[in-house]
Amino acid sequence: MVEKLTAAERDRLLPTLDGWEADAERDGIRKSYRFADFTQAFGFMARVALLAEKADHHPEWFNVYNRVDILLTTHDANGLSMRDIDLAKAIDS
Ligand SMILES: C[C@H](O)[C@H](O)[C@H]1CNC2=NC(N)=NC(=O)C2=N1
Repeated sequence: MVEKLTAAERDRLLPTLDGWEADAERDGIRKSYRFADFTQAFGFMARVALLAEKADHHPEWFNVYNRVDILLTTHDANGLSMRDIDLAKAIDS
């Protein structure tokens, strides 16, 4: 069973992420990306989709044209877990 991160774990882990912000309402982390055009944005989404499938952990996201907004939260834990941290780092690697 995946567990929500403790406050201490969040304090330690969130600063290691690049540009991800805590979302208190959903108890997750979110980040917005902007690309040169839709093709670049969709290529990014395709890469993230493969990472998500490999991790069996999937984003909640919104795309319009060159913008992709991602929210990561763990449904099985009803909040932020290590799976979200790991996927965020994989997306930005
Ligand atoms: C059975 C369960 O749906 C799977 O283990 C995965 C699928 N992808 C998932 N993605 C996210 N964001 N949270 C989950 O709890 C989750 N669970």
